[in-house]
Amino acid sequence: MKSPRRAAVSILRAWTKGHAYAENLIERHASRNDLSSADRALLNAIVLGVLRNLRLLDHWIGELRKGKLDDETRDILRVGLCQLLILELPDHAAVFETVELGKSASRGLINAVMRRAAATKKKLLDLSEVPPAVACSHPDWLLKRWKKAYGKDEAIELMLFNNQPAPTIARINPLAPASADLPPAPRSQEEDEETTVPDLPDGFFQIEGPIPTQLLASGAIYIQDPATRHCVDLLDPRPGERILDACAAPGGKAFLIAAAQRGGKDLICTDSNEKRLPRLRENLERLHIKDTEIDCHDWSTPAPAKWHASFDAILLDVPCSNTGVFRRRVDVRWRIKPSDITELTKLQRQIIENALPCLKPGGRLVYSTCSIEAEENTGLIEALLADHPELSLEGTHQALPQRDGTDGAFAALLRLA
Ligand SMILES: C[S@@+](CC[C@H](N)C(=O)[O-])C[C@H]1O[C@@H](n2cnc3c(N)ncnc32)[C@H](O)[C@@H]1O
Repeated sequence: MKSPRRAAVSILRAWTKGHAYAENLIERHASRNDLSSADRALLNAIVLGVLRNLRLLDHWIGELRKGKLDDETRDILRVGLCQLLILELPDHAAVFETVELGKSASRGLINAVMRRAAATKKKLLDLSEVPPAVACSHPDWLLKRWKKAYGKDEAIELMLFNNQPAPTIARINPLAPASADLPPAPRSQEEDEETTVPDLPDGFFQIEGPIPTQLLASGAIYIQDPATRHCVDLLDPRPGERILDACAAPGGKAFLIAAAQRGGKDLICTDSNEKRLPRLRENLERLHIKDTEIDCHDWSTPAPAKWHASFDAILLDVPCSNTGVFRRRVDVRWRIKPSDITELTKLQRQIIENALPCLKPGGRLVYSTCSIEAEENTGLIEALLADHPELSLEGTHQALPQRDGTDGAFAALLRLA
């Protein structure tokens, strides 16, 4: 069995080589190494802590040691400094365990850097002279963009928010048989003041402590951030309406639509990624959503004729830059580039153009993203409206992490004449 610290280094090595998303790597390594729940929690805290604080950790490494480092030693030091300075684990454990991770040739160097870090902790943790994008570990281009959009103070608040561990929030499934364990006791006013999640809407609750696997497995609950509901609230699906959820996998919003329709028989879910369809199907079945049609379709291509003018309402929860969910998808900030946003807006527009013919006259379309970039949201909708006089904008909702304390999300409700 591998130690969680050693597994953390292996994950970072694989992540740097671009093999997979951090969350998937953590899951894979934790299962492969048969980690206990405490070790799994430590592994999670270290890997996510390193990825959230990557730039700051490298800044500290630069302060503590001049000169080049091989990639593995750098990853070991990132893991060590994360334990010492971010997770605030006891000095002796952080130093000793980190030295153990190195090959014999690099142990002397790791030991020296870790001891120096422990001895100068207070100075290292004083970030008053460190530029905000380094102190908050975000790429410069993103900070520049957010300063322009939200002002400097909010941009910094947003970066700080992105570095906080996200609470786990679940939605109770109204389609599941009543469970003796649900609903959880409503929170009192005083308790609400203590939670990190402001004003949870009806039907949502925060999971504190271990994940209630039984409730998840029986479909009594589904884990999702409250911001996911805004687009479905705008869509306002009614029982009996024929509804398309075009980019549906893994099914979080399909669940909300089916819950509003009191069943899934009038819902059609599609996704272009065939590999994501089994998980979508499993999720819907577990959530007691029956008879929903699931198809593979790429909406960057024209819709099949059978779907033309056939939906009362369409949800387009399009692929996006994910800039509203950085606290959950901790490595995305290091992967996306400004040009990705431009490319994504082209795809988003194509998806809308190909879905529009599928609306019945008078039908509704909700476009939604988990991005907080105007180009993918209001900018795209304005351009669309300029080219489509037959569409009218009936409402929008923008959730901003730094203002709303939830994931960032955008939704716009359009109606066809
Ligand atoms: C934001 S996720 C959807 C999340 C989902 N609505 C939910 O609530 O669980 C975007 C989805 O769009 C799919 N997708 C990407 N490009 C697409 C395209 N051209 N046509 C259809 N689906 C696409 C992706 O495979 C991904 O599953």
